[in-house]
Amino acid sequence: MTDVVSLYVNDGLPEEEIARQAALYGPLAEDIRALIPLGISSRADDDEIRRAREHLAAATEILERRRDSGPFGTRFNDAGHFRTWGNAAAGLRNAVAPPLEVHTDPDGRVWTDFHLHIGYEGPAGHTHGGVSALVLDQVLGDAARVGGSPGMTGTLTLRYRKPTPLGDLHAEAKLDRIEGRKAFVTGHIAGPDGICVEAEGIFIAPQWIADARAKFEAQD
Ligand SMILES: CCCCCCCC(=O)SCCNC(=O)CCNC(=O)[C@H](O)C(C)(C)COP(=O)(O)OP(=O)(O)OC[C@H]1O[C@@H](n2cnc3c(N)ncnc32)[C@H](O)[C@@H]1OP(=O)(O)O
Repeated sequence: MTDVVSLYVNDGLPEEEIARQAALYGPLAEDIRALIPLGISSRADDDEIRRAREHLAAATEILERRRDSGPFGTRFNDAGHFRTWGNAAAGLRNAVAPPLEVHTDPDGRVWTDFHLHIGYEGPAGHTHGGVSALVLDQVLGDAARVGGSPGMTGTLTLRYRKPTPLGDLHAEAKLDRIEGRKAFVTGHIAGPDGICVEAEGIFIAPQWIADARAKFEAQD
């Protein structure tokens, strides 16, 4: 089993270097993301597809030359700037992520306006139910963290009230209460015609989070 704690790494990067890497690798992820809908919708002919694949193979060859092994994990610096750039929902370097940019209001509500392209399709023309779960898992988890009780998803309960369109969507969540190591959070996804999916989540802080926190605070 992957050692979760070992994937929390203080790599000590200065803020300028983090900004440089974000400006370098973020646009790469955007380019790769833009290819996904094209893989579904392009009507290029045989020769064009062959040429496009040659270019993609050349890019792959360049990108493979120097690479990290394994997942990105959670990296941070002495200033407490955390990066989860491989995250499937919000990772700056992850082309699979929509990506979600999650904001926090002073009252603890977290929200994101995001866009799902045609690569997130489930029922014809609509969002895949698992993708809605991905989005809500992230947003509810962020609400638990912002509320002071970060944790792993223990239970995520969804009610799909009506089909979720693709395109521009909104999600939000708020911490309801904390009971011991458990944070209870509610939220939803809304489209142009209102709420499509409602969610309730229980996020549980495992012992390794408490240990990692103590280790991080001891480094201050
Ligand atoms: C740090 C931020 C990470 C961000 C992640 C983003 C969101 C994610 O995608 S997380 C990935 C999906 N989730 C997972 O993989 C979690 C897998 N499960 C686990 O790791 C563990 O079962 C975990 C951490 C949830 C609970 O384990 P553990 O701490 O040993 O729980 P345990 O001591 O048995 O129980 C603690 C309390 O939680 C309750 N509980 C345990 N499991 C669950 C559950 N699945 N649902 C609801 N309640 C639960 C128990 O009843 C107990 O309650 P009480 O204190 O009232 O008696």
